[in-house]
Amino acid sequence: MSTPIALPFDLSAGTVELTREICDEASVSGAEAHLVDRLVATLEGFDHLELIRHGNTLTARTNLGRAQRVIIAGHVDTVPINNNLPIRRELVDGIDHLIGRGTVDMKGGVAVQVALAAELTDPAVDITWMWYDNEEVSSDLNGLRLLAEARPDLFEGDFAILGEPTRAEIEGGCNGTVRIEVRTRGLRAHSARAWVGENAIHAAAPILEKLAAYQPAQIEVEGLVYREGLNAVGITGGIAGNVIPDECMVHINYRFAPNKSADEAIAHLTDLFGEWDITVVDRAEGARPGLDAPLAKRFLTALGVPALPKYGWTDVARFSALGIPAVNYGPGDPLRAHADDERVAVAEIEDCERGLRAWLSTSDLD
Ligand SMILES: N[C@@H](CCC[C@H](NC(=O)CCC(=O)O)C(=O)O)C(=O)O
Repeated sequence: MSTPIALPFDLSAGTVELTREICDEASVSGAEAHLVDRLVATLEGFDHLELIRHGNTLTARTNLGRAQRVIIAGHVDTVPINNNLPIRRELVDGIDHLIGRGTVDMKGGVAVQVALAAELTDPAVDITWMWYDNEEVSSDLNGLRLLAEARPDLFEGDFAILGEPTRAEIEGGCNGTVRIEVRTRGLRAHSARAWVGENAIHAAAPILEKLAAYQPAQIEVEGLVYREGLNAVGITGGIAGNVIPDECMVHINYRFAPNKSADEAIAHLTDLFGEWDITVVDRAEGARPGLDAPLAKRFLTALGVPALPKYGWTDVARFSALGIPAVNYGPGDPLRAHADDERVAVAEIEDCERGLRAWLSTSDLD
């Protein structure tokens, strides 16, 4: 089978149309290659950008010898499509929106970044733009993580901005995330003679009861209040319609505030579910807001927007761990991320484009 030709995106139609085009190029986690091919085709003619591709992660950087360097990053993958492509542009409650997969998380942010990467030939700081794959899945696949391991030199920077959805406000830090599988065991038997078996699915009832009764904490860290969450995100079990099941697995996701480490989060899960068999399947540290870092302060002041906590996990945590202060700033309401009707207000795309353009061009950064 021949590889489809990678056509460049049309930068002349403006960032809103660019968002639509990037969303319509489906790129569910693990299937981002063609979109990244198209990003390369879009930006390869721009002499002010050095392009470096590592797998399906693309870096485009200026090398102008500026005193400071800002890293601006966004992931290009989405959660699975559910009859929500192609994108529609419609008024919702009288407000102009793009509706469909990726509009919020986070191709609106990527479109703003790609448009500005092409446009800003003479920014006040050097800029390293990064677009990466596999953010929505297990952290060992995360493209930014793989790039940081292979090319740590590309992560030299004084400040980082992640284009994750924030309604064009700023969200500081992020909650951490741990996923565990909790297993109950039983004994297989014929379901007509259940009394000689042990039903592992019934044995999972106390796990579900604990989850349903759990009261997640709200924890203040450096002035921002992070809401935690503990939820079943999957359950499996069952052999056949006439067999008592001997195993049931409840897949649990714990979102924990950035005052704790992933080890402390796992210890909390062990306190709750330690009587069963637990396997940790994914872990990612959170990040404290760090909004008192000099460039973070200047960014907040320049934009004049509120600072809120980020409840999802984002790669600000990776930048923070590398000692680079980082914030989330992008179009789209995070409450709509991953929803089937995810939708971004066109005005938020335009606000982020204006906000970033102005800040990256300001003499305040010289
Ligand atoms: N390895 C993690 C990756 C999950 C990343 C994902 N991030 C977002 O949805 C950010 C959007 C937002 O909250 O603004 C997440 O938090 O699920 C994992 O698999 O859990």
